[in-house]
Amino acid sequence: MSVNVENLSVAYRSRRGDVTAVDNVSFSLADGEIMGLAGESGSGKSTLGNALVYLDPRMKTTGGKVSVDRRELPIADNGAMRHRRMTEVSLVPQYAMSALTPTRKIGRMISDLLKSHHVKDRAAVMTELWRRLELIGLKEDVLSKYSFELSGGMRQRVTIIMSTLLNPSLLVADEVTSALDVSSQRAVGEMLTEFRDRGYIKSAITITHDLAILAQIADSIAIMYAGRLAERAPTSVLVDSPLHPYTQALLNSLPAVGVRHDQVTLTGIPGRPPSLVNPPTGCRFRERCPFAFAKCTETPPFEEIKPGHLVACWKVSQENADLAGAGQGLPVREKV
Ligand SMILES: Nc1ncnc2c1ncn2[C@@H]1O[C@H](COP(=O)(O)OP(=O)(O)OP(=O)(O)O)[C@@H](O)[C@H]1O
Repeated sequence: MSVNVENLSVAYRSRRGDVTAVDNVSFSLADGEIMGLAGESGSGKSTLGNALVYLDPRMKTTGGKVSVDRRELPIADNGAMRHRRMTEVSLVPQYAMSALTPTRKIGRMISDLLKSHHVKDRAAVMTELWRRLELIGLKEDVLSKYSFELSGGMRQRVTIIMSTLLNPSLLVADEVTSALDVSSQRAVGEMLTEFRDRGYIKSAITITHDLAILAQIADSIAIMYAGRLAERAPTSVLVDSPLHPYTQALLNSLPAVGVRHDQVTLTGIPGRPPSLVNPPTGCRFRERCPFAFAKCTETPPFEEIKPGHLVACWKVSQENADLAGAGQGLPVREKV
């Protein structure tokens, strides 16, 4: 197991009080696993991804622990985390490609990065860098260019190269395919799977709104809603047979490839997610859920319904228990 996140909660300090953007989230990633993290805007995806690598001063952890390769990460201690970034955990933040310093050449930025991480054998890392540039179809002369001289797709690939140069166990890639054209999106997606296959990264969390991209590159998908995980399953299971009413609604709101829309009507999700300052008790989707019933005023457990398929929904738990009682369905296993 390369990554284990246990009951993690993260809040922002705000004048209106703490905003708990990540609430008691648990999951693990196997070696070699790419997990997609999807959900509506404001559901806490970036906060969760950032918290695993870099907790900015507005954020604080209010519970839980994270370990990578069975070693606990001191995520609340930025000083201690400095030594773990790039080698154990690395982040390509949202808008990273637009944040590359415009007055420094790419090669210079990489050299500064290696210096700041006190890399001893810089020559070996540079040789590896050239190999990786070639692998993803970039020429070495990219190092003597400024970021504004590169296309969006090239810049994004450069940010991923930089973030993975010291072979982190976990890469968090936040919206790395947004704002790219379709062929650049494919190139970036393929780069992530190639880097995983070659062992440059052991596992990755890819944050995006784009479930179509995740269907191509992710081994599993987790759906986040109002700071909590609603569902997690292997990619094909989540896309073909989602169980949580929110995941079903999310998928129904997206166009499917090859479907004519005079045959199928896309449906939006009525209502809005709750405020995270004073969230309602119980299931946070209940106000918008067509299946909500009395039990939904209690918080549903995030439980494993089938192997590798976890759902936080009372209706699903109840149906599953009924099926198991009737000798049908799969046995419910221990929570992972
Ligand atoms: N600095 C902040 N202060 C207070 N609340 C914040 C701050 N930053 C984010 N939040 C709140 O935390 C919640 C989660 O935000 P986050 O950016 O993690 O969501 P997201 O799912 O990544 O959204 P998006 O897809 O739009 O990037 C939101 O409700 C947001 O309003």
